[in-house]
Amino acid sequence: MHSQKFAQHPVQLPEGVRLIQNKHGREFLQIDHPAVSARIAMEGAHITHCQPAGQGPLLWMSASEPELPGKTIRGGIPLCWPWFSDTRSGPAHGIARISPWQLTAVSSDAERVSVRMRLAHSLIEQALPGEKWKLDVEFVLGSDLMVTLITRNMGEERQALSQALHSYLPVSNIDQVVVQGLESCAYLDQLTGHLQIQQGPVRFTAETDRIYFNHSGDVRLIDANKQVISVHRKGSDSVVVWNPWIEKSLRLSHFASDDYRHMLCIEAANAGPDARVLEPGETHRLTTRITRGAADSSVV
Ligand SMILES: O=P(O)(O)OC[C@H]1O[C@@H](O)[C@H](O)[C@@H](O)[C@@H]1O
Repeated sequence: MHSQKFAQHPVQLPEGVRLIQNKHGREFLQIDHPAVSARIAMEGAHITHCQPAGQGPLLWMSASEPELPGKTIRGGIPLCWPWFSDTRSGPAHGIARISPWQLTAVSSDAERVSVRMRLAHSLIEQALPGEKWKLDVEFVLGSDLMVTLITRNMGEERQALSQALHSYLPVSNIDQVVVQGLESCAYLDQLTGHLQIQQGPVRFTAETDRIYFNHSGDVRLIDANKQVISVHRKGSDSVVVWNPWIEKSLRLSHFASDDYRHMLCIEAANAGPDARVLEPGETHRLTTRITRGAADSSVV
């Protein structure tokens, strides 16, 4: 990878932050700050790596990161917008993750780096004729990771919005993972289409694809290595929990046959019954904050 000037991102970059390009021309914002190292792909405003100083990585990333521009990235946090999954015709999970974004501001202090990016409204209108949106994303990276997707309805009609911050979290072994915080919560099982109620903590023994709804509390992933990753959300009354398990893994791009063992998606969302309708002029902010800590030994 090498640094270079990028005319389309006319922002001042603080020390420790640089734009780089791989040999195929794919652009990334590379952050090497005393508090955190991270990388964000300009296509998709897709964070692929975030490791606070002295901690393990907060995100899982496929070892076979696609090098060519235009290929979706498996891992990190794909931005699903303005629809989740295949709830509208067009690309799965919407247009944001496959569109080129612009940097609009980057700043840092001793403890964190903040990055703001925008998806140009002309690109949105071209992809979604008749729709008028303003879309920004903000990353705050330090001892934890906070991502906020900010959507404004710029049109004169109400516009439907469903979305997710599709966070791939690393786990040492999916067989031994426990997810807490969703006990007694209702969910839509996307594999069967049925509504269910969560009994106890979530454990994984098969493909899992669920939208938990009417829920805004924290969700805790407790790993067998006694590490905890917590997902805190704002502007989100639904959370997607996804692991493709064995058979579906074989059909996924950039996913090795045993990768399902080492990742779990816990996604701050506005999906399923939590899909929104934005009034003209209304702004909606969807936030996830991902933190890492040690488990109290009684919970593992
Ligand atoms: O392979 P993609 O398009 O990145 O999607 C991965 C998964 O994303 C999850 O959020 C969905 O709930 C799953 O249904 C989907 O399979």
